[in-house]
Amino acid sequence: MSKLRVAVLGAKGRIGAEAVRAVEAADDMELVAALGRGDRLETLVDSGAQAVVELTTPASVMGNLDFCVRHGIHAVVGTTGWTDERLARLTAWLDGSPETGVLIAPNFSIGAVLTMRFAEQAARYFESVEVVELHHPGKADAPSGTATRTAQLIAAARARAGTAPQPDATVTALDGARGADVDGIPVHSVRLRGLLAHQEVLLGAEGETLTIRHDSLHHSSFMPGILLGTRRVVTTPGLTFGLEHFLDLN
Ligand SMILES: NC(=O)c1ccc[n+]([C@@H]2O[C@H](COP(=O)([O-])OP(=O)(O)OC[C@H]3O[C@@H](n4cnc5c(N)ncnc54)[C@H](O)[C@@H]3O)[C@@H](O)[C@H]2O)c1
Ligand SMILES: O=C(O)C1=N[C@H](C(=O)O)CCC1
Repeated sequence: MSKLRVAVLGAKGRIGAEAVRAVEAADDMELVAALGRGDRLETLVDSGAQAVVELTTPASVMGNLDFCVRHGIHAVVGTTGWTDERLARLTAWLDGSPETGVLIAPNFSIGAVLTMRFAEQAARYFESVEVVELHHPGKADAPSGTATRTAQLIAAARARAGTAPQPDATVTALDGARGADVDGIPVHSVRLRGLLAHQEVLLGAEGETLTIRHDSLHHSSFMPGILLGTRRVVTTPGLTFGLEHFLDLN
């Protein structure tokens, strides 16, 4: 059986370097390119890459995906910074290349995907819900892509269930004291030396609270999801948002 020809973009970064090792170690994959900032994207074509693992920066990801989709190279994307406008642009590019697949995964770790799912399930049963994400101080952005997605899923679940707005009588004396507002869900971002990637979803009702916490302790936690996404994206044309679509979760 021929091996899947895979390239990594952002290969010298924190997660990219780990992804290079994971692809090299996968029996069914061949690492054909490992590109960093300033390297020529044409190398992807020259090396015959079938799929790219995109782990760069919010400033670089759109240019990289434009190139990949135009050349019919499938992509698995962990890079953050996704807005409705960016997703619409990517969808339009994919419409022009209907056999190409792109997976965007706000988080590749199974525990984080399950955190999102559990939070979505619990959201309608509790009056209050807030998200706290905690990351290493080198992280590019806030709130994290995972926290943004978690809050969006919670808000959508509450809207579907007709849940009342959260109780909150607080008058803030300082901007930001109550976190960022993502679709009505407060999201708080901590940046702390020693951490990697962590999230708590705090839910509260009369007389009880529920805390759903996930900790990524090493970048290896993201690798099974990256490899699964890479295997699946090559046979899944169009845009897939969230690794849960490639997991048998129900
Ligand atoms: N989805 C997930 O599970 C997951 C997990 C970890 C990190 N991330 C995200 O991945 C991204 C990278 O995170 P990181 O901690 O590795 O950051 P990092 O800064 O350590 O690495 C990014 C790398 O990309 C390189 N780069 C920038 N522009 C490039 C380009 N045009 N072509 C090739 N390389 C380019 C940089 O030089 C750097 O080496 C962030 O958006 C982060 O939030 C996602
Ligand atoms: O370390 C990072 O940066 C991470 N980014 C993703 C996010 O923003 O949610 C996933 C977790 C790690």
